Amino acid sequence: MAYNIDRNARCAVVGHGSWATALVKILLENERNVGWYIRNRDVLEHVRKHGTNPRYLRDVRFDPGSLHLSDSLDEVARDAEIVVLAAPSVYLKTTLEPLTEPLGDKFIVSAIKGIVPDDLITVAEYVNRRYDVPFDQIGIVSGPCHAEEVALERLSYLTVVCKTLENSRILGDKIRTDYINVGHSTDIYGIEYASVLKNIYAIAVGIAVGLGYGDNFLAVLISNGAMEMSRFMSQTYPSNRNTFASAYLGDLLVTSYSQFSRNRRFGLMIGKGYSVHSAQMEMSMVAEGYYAAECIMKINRQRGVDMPIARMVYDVLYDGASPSVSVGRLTGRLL
Ligand SMILES: NC(=O)C1=CN([C@@H]2O[C@H](COP(=O)(O)OP(=O)(O)OC[C@H]3O[C@@H](n4cnc5c(N)ncnc54)[C@H](OP(=O)(O)O)[C@@H]3O)[C@@H](O)[C@H]2O)C=CC1
Ligand SMILES: O=C(CO)COP(=O)(O)O
Repeated sequence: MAYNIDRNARCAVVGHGSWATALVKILLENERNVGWYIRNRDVLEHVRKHGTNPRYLRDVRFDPGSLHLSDSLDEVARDAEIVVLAAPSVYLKTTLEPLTEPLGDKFIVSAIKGIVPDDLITVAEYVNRRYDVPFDQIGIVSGPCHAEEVALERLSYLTVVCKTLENSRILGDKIRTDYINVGHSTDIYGIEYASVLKNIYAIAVGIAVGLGYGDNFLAVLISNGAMEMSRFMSQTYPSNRNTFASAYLGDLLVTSYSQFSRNRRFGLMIGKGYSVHSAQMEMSMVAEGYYAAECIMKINRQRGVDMPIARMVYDVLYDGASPSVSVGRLTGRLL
C-alpha cells in the first residue's frame, strides 16, 4: 500500500550545520514544534540557553520552547514521523551511527547534496539499503538556495522530490513560507545527481576565477558544466526531465556565482595556488564537491560518460595536477 504522509506529521532535523539550521528555521514557520538532533553538547546547550546556533547562521533566533532538542538521535527519531537529514554526506554514516530506532515506518527526507563515500551511492539509495526505508518513504529537498539567504529571508525556491506528487505537496506545505517558494518533482535520481555534480562544476569555476579567467570564459565553463550534467543523467538514467529547471541548472548557477558558495570559494583558493590541505584548513564549512569529485570519477568508471570538467577537478584535487595546465587543457574541450 502506498505511503501517505500525514499532514500533521511531526518533523525533526538531523545535523547542526548551516543548512540544518536554515531548515529548522523554515520548518518552524509552519510547525508548532520541531525536533532537532544536535550531536555536539556545547552547541546543544547554547541553542537551549540562547536560542541561537553559536557556529552557523548566528543571527537566526529560535524560541527554544518550540524545539525538541536532544543529543540522543533515538529520542529525536522516535518522536518524529518525518526525519530530515542535513549533515554533510561525508559525515552521514558517523552521524547516524548512534541510531538504533528503526526508520522503516518514517518518511526520510535528504537535504544533503553529496554521495555517500565508500558506498558510492546517493543518500536516498543509502537510506533505502541501510535502513530498509522504501523509496516511496524517501524525499529530497533541493534547489538553488544558500542557508545564508534563508537567514536573511531573501526569496528562494526549493524543489521537493518524492515518488508521489501527493507526498511532495504535503511536504512542500511544511516548508513553504513568505520567502520560500516550493516546486515539486518525482525525479529523485536526477535531482540527487544534479546536486552532486553542480558542486564539482562550481569548484571548476572557482579554480578558473582564481587563475584569472574572466566572465566570458566562466559563462562557457558553466554552460559546458550544464551539458556535462545532462549527459551524465541521460546516459545513466534517461528520463523526460527538464534540466533547465531550477533544481538542476539553477543550482549549478547559484553555486557557481554566489558569494556564499563554499564550493566556489574552495576552488578559488586552489586556483590561487593553495594546496588542497591549506584550502580545507581555511574553510570553516564543508565543500561537498571535494568529496563528490572522487566519488563521481569512481562511479563513472563503469558508466563511461565523457566528463572532461569533472575529470579536470579530480586531477587537480586528487592527482596533484597543475590547475593552470589542467584548465588550459580543458579549454580545448569546451564548446
Ligand atoms: N549551506 C547551504 O547553503 C546548503 C547546504 N546544503 C547541503 O547540506 C548538507 C550539510 O551542509 P551544511 O549544513 O552546509 O554544512 P556546514 O559546513 O555548514 O556544517 C558542517 C557540519 O558538519 C559537522 N561535522 C564536522 N565534522 C564532523 C564529523 N567528524 N562528524 C560529524 N559531523 C561533523 C559540523 O559539526 P561541528 O560544527 O560540530 O564541527 C557541522 O554541523 C551538505 O550536503 C550541503 O551540500 C544544501 C543546500 C544549501
Ligand atoms: O547547495 C547550495 C546552494 O544551493 C550550497 O552550495 P555550497 O555548498 O557551494 O555553498
